[in-house]
Amino acid sequence: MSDSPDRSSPASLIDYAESAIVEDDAVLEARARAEELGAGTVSPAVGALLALLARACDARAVVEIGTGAGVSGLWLLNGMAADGVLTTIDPEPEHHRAARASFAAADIAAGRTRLINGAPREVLPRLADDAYDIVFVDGPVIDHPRHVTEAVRLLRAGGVLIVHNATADGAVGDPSRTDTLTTAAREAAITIADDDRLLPVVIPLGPGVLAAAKAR
Ligand SMILES: C[S@@+](CC[C@H](N)C(=O)[O-])C[C@H]1O[C@@H](n2cnc3c(N)ncnc32)[C@H](O)[C@@H]1O
Repeated sequence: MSDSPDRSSPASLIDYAESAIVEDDAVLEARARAEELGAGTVSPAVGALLALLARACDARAVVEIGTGAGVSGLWLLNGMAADGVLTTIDPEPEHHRAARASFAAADIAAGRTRLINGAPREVLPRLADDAYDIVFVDGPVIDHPRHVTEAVRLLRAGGVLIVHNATADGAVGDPSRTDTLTTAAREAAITIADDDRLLPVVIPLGPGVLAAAKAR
């Protein structure tokens, strides 16, 4: 038997995918702010995926649910068109203060970010239908079903829905798991799978990402 590590194992591939991403100083500083606040963040590879999808869509209008300290926002802005605007929603004023500092430290022009402080269940219904290139869902998993339904409404034809923390660590596919969070993650996944306009894929990065493109 060989002593060499199995480089084709899923864990090795994911470790490699994460370690292959080099984050700039502004993102690293935003991570430090998030840690200080105890706010979650996307992993480096999930951040790079956000930037890639934003660039592929030439995204000009993006909605983010769950700003945190701005780590995912910086990655999204990095991939968006130079005049693109990120609308990002969070109920915690302290998180928005940190995100504002993160965006300023990265020299993001003030007009490129719209931070809306409030509960997404109150803010999302005020946003326009069919108007956004990307909606990134990164609030509490328990709210994923409601946020996914709103996100599909907000997306333009050809737009992309991205749900972070979408698999309850893989438990969504295990019918014996019926705890509240797994059930919420499953309900969101079923809403996406049952919508004929959506073309979904699960991407095993970070805690599991579910992305879906809306039909043109
Ligand atoms: C995982 S963090 C977001 C991390 C951020 N997207 C990033 O990668 O930098 C989740 C955020 O959701 C916010 N939040 C809390 N309750 C919420 C709710 N009911 N709906 C949406 N967001 C909520 C938290 O304040 C927190 O900032």
